[in-house]
Amino acid sequence: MIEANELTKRYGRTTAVNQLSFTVRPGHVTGFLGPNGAGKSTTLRLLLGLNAPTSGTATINGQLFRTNPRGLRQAGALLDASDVHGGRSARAHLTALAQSNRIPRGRVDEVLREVGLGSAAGRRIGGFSLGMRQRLGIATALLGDPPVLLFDEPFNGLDPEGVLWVRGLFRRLAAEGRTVFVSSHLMSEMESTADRLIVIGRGELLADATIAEFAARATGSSVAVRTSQAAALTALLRDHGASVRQDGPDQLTVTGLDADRISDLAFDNRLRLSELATHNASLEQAFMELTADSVEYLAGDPR
Ligand SMILES: Nc1ncnc2c1ncn2[C@@H]1O[C@H](COP(=O)(O)OP(=O)(O)OP(=O)(O)O)[C@@H](O)[C@H]1O
Repeated sequence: MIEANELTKRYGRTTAVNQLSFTVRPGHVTGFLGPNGAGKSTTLRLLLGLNAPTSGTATINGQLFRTNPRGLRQAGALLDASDVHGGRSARAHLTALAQSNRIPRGRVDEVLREVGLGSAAGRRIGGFSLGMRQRLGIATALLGDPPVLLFDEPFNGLDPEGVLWVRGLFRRLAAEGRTVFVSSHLMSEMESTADRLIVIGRGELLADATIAEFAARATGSSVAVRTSQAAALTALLRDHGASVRQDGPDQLTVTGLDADRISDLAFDNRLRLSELATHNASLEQAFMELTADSVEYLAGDPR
């Protein structure tokens, strides 16, 4: 169980995390979602005792977590996968951690095999790809066989096979009764992975819900349209009752008209479309609607 209680962290004038309270329960994969800069990494660092909160508390299994000789047995974490000594081999890196955490050495090769790095165990970490580093970071989190696991952006750098593997791993860890907390800024990574979601924006809690509850928030399906005549098409579709959002110089997201109708209107008005795709009311959309006010940088934002 992970608990954040009115957690606040300020860096000078920046409030990274603001009065954040939530509970992450065992037996589930809980997604921790928010746009870039929302405060996810800061929250994870506060939970792990790597930074001190300005106010509030963060506990793991009811206790303030501090890096201690047996820490990896209580909670395992993948934070910044590049933050390892590149000169060491994967096996030497994990062996040092196993020793300082009083974990049997045999566990090292076990976790390396589990994450698919069995054959790379003796290679220098410095020569690892980003995906291999992520796998090594996951092996580190698993090393102490802990009941609580935290992963910061674990899908970064993984190929599609790696993504599937990580999903399966997280579900298995949750089915074993562990607490699995996974951060991401992409809903698409979470929708087939998590069964609960905690969403933050600008350091504040926006939603704490099951995936099903979250999906019910979506207001309808939308159509992604690409056209070199964005201004003319926007005016036309608005005249016919649609809501149009411009996501890039030639990219529109349209709600209120279906793809067939948009295609007919464009054809009748001699406007050329280069792409037309329907997105059903989705978690992605609910996420975008929820976090619209919290996004730091908007592509093609004219402001
Ligand atoms: N050490 C620090 N010093 C100053 N500001 C910081 C520090 N760490 C984080 N911040 C600021 O706090 C806010 C939250 O950052 P954080 O990295 O926690 O967000 P995030 O949700 O993990 O983002 P991303 O998805 O981009 O990794 C940002 O505005 C960031 O610039």
